[in-house]
Amino acid sequence: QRVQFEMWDSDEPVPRLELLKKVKGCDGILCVLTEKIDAQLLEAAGPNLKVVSTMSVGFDHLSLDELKKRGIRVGYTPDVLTDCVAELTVALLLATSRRLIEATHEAKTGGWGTWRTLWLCGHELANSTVGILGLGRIGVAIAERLKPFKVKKFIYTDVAPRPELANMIEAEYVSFDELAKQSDFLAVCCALTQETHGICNWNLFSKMKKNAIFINTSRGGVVNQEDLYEALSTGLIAGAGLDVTTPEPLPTHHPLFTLKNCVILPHIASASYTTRNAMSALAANNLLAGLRGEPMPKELKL
Ligand SMILES: O=C(O)[C@H](O)CO
Repeated sequence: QRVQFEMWDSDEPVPRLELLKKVKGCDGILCVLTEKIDAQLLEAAGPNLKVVSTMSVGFDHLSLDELKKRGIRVGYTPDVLTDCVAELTVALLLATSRRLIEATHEAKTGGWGTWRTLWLCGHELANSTVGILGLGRIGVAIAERLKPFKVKKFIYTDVAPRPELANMIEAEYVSFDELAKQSDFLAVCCALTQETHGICNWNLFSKMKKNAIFINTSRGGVVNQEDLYEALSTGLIAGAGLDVTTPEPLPTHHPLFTLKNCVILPHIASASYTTRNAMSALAANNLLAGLRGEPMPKELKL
């Protein structure tokens, strides 16, 4: 069975109005996370639409209720990006805790004087407690990579204990408050949902240690950025590394960019050639299987 397709051949997102026109009558849509797949778009596509395949593990850009209501199947790309995202999370964590961006800046711009005892000191992983907010495949992969740095203890919280995953990394289930209180490093790995929206706010930051490093490679929406700014600029916590923000791109005049103790990356956690190739192949295969009415390699159960 042949499939006719039209491709948006640009790195820029499809302008919304153009997308709304182009989806009319389509049987399937392959999208990335910049496309909002909501009621308006589904209406514009019309009744032929059977499958939406997103080239991402996150699915907060999809209105799942609307898709379910219309019986539209959804494909996504978990697993193939886990190693890549975990690797970047570790890189971001170390860049933040060991102040690498500040350090290269100082070296390049004349701030490098004589060797000084406390200059550019950071916080080390050895003997630390690492907390994971939302334990899934990616959280486990991060912990596996951090373990050789001699982390003392892994703790996590989630809506309920996840013993199978937790056992893989000997992580202890704790309450949200305990996660805040005990973590020297806190990695956010949860999906963005109604429940997790803004969950990293003053309530969390005010309970964290002064030496704590906060890392987010999930979605910007889980963080209240005003509260994070306050926490970072008043020394309530030591630093933050963010691969995701609200909005994206984060405007260059955003206050978070003024902080030395905040490292901001432009949503690149899955950006390796190998992983992006694997994600696109999986997204294409999900789409084709969905169109043929066959089981998808990775289908999101609605
Ligand atoms: O959801 C995802 O897949 C990431 O944010 C981009 O790879």
